[in-house]
Amino acid sequence: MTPAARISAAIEVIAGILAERRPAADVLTEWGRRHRFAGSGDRAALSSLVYDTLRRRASAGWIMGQPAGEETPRALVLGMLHLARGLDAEAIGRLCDGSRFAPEPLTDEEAARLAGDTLGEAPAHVRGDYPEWLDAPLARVFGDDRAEEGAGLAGRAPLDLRVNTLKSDVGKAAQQLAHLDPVAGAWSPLALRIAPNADGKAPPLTAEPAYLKGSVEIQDEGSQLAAILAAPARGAQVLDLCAGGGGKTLALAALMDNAGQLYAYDDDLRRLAPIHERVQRAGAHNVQIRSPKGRAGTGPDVLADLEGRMDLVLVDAPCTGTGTWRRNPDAKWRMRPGALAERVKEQAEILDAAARFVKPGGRLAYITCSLLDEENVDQVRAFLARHAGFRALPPAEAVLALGERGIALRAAALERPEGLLLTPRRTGTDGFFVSLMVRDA
Ligand SMILES: C[S@@+](CC[C@H](N)C(=O)[O-])C[C@H]1O[C@@H](n2cnc3c(N)ncnc32)[C@H](O)[C@@H]1O
Repeated sequence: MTPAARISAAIEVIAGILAERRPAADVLTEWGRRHRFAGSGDRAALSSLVYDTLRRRASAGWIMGQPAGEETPRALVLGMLHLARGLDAEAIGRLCDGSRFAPEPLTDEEAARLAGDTLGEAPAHVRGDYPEWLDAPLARVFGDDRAEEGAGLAGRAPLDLRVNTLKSDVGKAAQQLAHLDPVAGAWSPLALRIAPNADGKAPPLTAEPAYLKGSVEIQDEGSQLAAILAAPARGAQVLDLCAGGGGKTLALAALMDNAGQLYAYDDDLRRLAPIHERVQRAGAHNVQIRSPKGRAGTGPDVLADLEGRMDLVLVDAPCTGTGTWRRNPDAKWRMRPGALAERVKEQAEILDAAARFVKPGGRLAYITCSLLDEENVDQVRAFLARHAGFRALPPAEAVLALGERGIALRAAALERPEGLLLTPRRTGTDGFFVSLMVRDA
């Protein structure tokens, strides 16, 4: 396919996403099925055009003079080519020449809009490329910086790896993956970072021998930091209450050096399923998987014997995922206020359920990949008000788990008395909130 034909295809796919409100990945897969002639290079270039357009939806629509919510797919793609790819009106005009498979030529108005530089006057939610209804919640957290924080979330994400110290070390893993040019992470001593290629695609890491042998896992550096700050001691009794596919579980097992006992639970059996194979591959021998039995809330309590016994309970809570918008740019436009209210309710219930497992002197680590106070500091404050025996560990103490890097991390992150907030703009990671609470009594 020519570059111009790829742009036409991107306009068609964006139209499908907007019209049917379907996830971008599904619409792209369907496009691939209907266009079997397209090679892997074409598909990669197309998905990159589509995801970049979704990342910049509000700002691309704005510079093209489109009313919010009624943007045409063509305007969004043209606006993105200007804003995200740095193409000027002339270069875009050369691509849109109306020839076979190419988009129609630019109208005078489109050419004029692409020649202007009009984002300066735009409101924060447009400059930050997030839904307007989230402006007030984000202003609560970031104040006047919210547009810049949003712009950080509208960028592309790198591929982060966590070196599994149960099987390898950072030097060896970096050598095995030298052909991918990994660089050391800025904060996590276990992180290797691989930059995306020009199309924003990561290399097929899951086919690499280092991955197949369990020497490295794919895990955002922010997620690695959350596990490190939770600071599971070697030999401790730890419960990962929302273990999902086991990303944090595996990081905790390695930090514990396979000593002590790590219980992994999730109330969704299907989400927990991949953990079995991952634990094997990682050589994590101290993990005991506790699968829910029966329908949620009706089966036997498979965690009853852990009550009051845990040194650390990790709650990696279900959340709106606002911190991961770099990786899921279409999710930000599909998010609705009702979903936020639902997550907030679930989080409070899970925190209450988690408290009963923490032994006196033990800790509760609360983690979300959200940026919103409603899911983060508000949730911690409300929990502490309900549970008098718990107190928040000051972030200055929590970062000691990272050694010297902890001081710099604290300075870079957004610090609140209840915890630390990491963001793409501040720490170059996905957005993560980490709060540690200690049970005194
Ligand atoms: C953010 S995800 C966990 C990700 C995982 N810890 C990781 O690092 O890969 C949140 C998980 O919480 C689970 N969850 C939701 N409600 C729960 C509950 N009441 N008890 C336990 N797990 C729950 C969801 O099924 C989901 O897998």
